[in-house]
Amino acid sequence: MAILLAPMEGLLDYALRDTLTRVGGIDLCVSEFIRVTGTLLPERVFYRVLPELEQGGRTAAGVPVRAQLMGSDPACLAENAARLAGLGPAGIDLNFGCPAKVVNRHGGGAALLQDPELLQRIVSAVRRAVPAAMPVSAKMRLGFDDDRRAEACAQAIEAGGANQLVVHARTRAQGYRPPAYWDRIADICQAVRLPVVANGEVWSVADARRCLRESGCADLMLGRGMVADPGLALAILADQGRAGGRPETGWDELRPLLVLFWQRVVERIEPRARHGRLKQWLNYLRRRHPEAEAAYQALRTVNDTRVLEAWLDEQQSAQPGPVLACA
Ligand SMILES: Cc1cc2nc3c(=O)[nH]c(=O)nc-3n(C[C@H](O)[C@H](O)[C@H](O)COP(=O)(O)O)c2cc1C
Repeated sequence: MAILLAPMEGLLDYALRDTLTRVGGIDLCVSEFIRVTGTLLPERVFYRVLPELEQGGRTAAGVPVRAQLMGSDPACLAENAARLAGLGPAGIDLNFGCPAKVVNRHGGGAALLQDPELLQRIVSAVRRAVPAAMPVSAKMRLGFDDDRRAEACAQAIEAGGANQLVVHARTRAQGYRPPAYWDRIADICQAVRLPVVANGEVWSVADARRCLRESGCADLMLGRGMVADPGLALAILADQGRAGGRPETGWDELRPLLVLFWQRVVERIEPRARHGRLKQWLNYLRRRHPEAEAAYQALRTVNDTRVLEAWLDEQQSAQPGPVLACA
């Protein structure tokens, strides 16, 4: 069984990939999308989204990172994929699922699911543009307004020569509203031969069990569930008999992770955006950890880096005590 870490633009960036992959259980990451709109992007854009390109296309923990491109023009995507491939990512992934209106209006992301023929042309152009040994994968939703073309889209992606397909088990119209329709992934698996990875709404070991059973997939991609509980991948592997047992990640384990995350943020992210990055992660952690809830509320009201740093110092010294006492 393989577990992939989902691409999450504006949330699961270099800093969080570095942090979460150190915990373990993740086999492969996919980067945030890189938008391709009619120009050949300079290399610095690729390095900005994937600083891992400077370290052999892997996170510090050694987990490979695939680069995701999003666009709708086959020739332009192919040209960018060729340049990107030269920098050594662990493959090229194509985004066929973004629900953002501005992206869809320009024919990108999930809008492409209305045109399986174009999907095939995109995958095939990108496949031809990158070395044969480099995997080309795709990530799709079940459809745009409805899921009637889900199988046709998957077949088009396969015909284009993709090596792997991740399916987020909802249409664009269904947004992020639960449930996810894992049984529709099983239908897709029946229609294609390429490896299919199930994605969507896996927050716990019990969800993972059901998702694997209903989708019939061997592999999972985890997004928000892993951000909310960095130990989730290891817990799923343990439940599937692939690793030793493991309780849910406790706050004591999260403290050093938060400190490490902040170090990565400071290294890579401009000062005015740093505060927001930590707040976003805490927004997911607070679902399970009252300590994160207290910190999140304090950071929401006090937009002051000194407060943030004092809180992180407190976490680093790991003395049990009031969270954000200085706020
Ligand atoms: C904030 C956010 C950003 C996302 N950015 C991307 C992206 O850049 N590329 C992509 O293919 N999917 C993106 N997604 C979709 C996720 O990769 C994933 O398919 C979705 O969250 C469902 O999985 P989950 O329930 O495990 O989170 C994003 C989702 C969220 C919530």
